[in-house]
Amino acid sequence: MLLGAFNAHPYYVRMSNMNKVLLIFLCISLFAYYLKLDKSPQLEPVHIKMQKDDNQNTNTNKPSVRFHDVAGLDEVKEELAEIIDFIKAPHKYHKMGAKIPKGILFYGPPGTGKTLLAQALAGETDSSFFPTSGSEFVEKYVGVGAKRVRSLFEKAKKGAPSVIFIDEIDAIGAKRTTESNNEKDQTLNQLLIEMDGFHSEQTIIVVGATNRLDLLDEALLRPGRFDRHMFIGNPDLHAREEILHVHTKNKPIDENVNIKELAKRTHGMSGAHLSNIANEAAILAVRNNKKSIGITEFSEAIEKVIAGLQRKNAVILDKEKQKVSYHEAGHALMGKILNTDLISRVSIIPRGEALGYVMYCPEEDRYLKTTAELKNKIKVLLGGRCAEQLIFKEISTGASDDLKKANAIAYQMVCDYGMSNLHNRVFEPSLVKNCYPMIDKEIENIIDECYEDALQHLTNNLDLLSTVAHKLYEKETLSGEEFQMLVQSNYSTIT
Ligand SMILES: Nc1ncnc2c1ncn2[C@@H]1O[C@H](COP(=O)(O)OP(=O)(O)OP(=O)(O)O)[C@@H](O)[C@H]1O
Ligand SMILES: [Zn+2]
Repeated sequence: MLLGAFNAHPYYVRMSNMNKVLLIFLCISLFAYYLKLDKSPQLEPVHIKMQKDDNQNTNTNKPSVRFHDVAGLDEVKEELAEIIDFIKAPHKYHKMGAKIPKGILFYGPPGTGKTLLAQALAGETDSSFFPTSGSEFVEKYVGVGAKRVRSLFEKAKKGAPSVIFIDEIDAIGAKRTTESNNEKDQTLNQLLIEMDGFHSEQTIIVVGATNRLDLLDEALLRPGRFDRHMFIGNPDLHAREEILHVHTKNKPIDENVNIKELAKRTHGMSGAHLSNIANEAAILAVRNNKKSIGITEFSEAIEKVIAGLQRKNAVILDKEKQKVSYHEAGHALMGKILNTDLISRVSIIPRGEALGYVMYCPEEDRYLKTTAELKNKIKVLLGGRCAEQLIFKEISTGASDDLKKANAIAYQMVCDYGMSNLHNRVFEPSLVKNCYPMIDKEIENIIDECYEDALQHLTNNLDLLSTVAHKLYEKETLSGEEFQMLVQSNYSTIT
């Protein structure tokens, strides 16, 4: 066409060959300049990367993993059952005008089965599974991450019903700061736009996973986005047994191998550690020219993992396990004796920084508390240390967080609520410094009084304390009901 135009115009006809060459060169340069404007050199890698991404995600799979492959985590599976029903029969909910949840957040320590659960969610609902990681979206070039998010959602819409899994979601969803990172902010914004954008008729569930829920931006956690949060913790004794069963199912195991015993010896380990132990033991059996995996191989594999954990200071020694059992039993029993909040779970499975925990049923909203109620709260908090002192005749660092909380309540009683011997006086922060010795004395009085009282209660119920602690040591987790039953059967002795 270009040549045709040349021939038709008399001016061009009269051009010398040299000029023609120059003109063609000029046209090529202009065309190249136009291309450069369209795609700035900075964005060139985007094109290449996106193509790579497209290829990566074309083999969208429908996982064969099912819930029975995920051992333990019964409460989480129960919660997910509702979501499964949403995905399988969305019309039922649409008819009622109910919206299908869009985002679920799994949080907890590494290797506890978050990815596996997301796969099982897709498997159970015959959904397409799009696994990705937050770090895959983090790029130097502005706009790249956002473009990838867009493309991911487009594919998920095409393959719906879909489960998108974003591991390490904190890599893009961490709290935004004043020193904003343009690329990260744009990526997060795009994710929020996509989540707000798809209708509930398009069944797409986005599952995010993180080890640190506290790092995430509030915007991500708002209703309609990642509004369902599920804690995926390390397995307790029973769950460890189940996980070991799952991972030894297809392996030839010696008859004398007792899985329950192995579960007892792997306190504090994650599902990933247990799967690793089963695999290591199998490899050792091959190396030892055995026909089946014996206790020697399992023991060696456990030692290996423990050695690794010891290096990271993450292994809990048996003596510590005993102490934590008494400590948590102390809290729980004080709660029961003083009839404070209802206990829903007592556990010696480490969670975050804590080596054990007592969980209470959600309190009803109450805005007024009496002096006695606040003191009871302090006594429950001090119950852990009291139990340690009573049984082991020494105290440990395990009560640090309890002490902080107990002191904070006592401080408020003195400075904010006028609940001390200083009567109805309150102390503004600016006054606290001047009156500190006086305030400190009052805090000391409250804490000492509560400590003595808690110690007395636990001394009076020493047998019950031991019963609860032993049960906790043995089972590692007691449900609220189990705890109540245990106390009930010894209730006549409670004082
Ligand atoms: N509850 C479980 N039941 C069976 N196997 C489990 C369980 N938890 C973990 N595993 C095993 O550990 C492996 C790693 O688990 P997974 O990748 O799901 O952990 P994760 O919580 O996603 O970890 P990370 O936070 O490090 O991404 C799984 O492939 C599985 O073999
Ligand atoms: Zn405690």
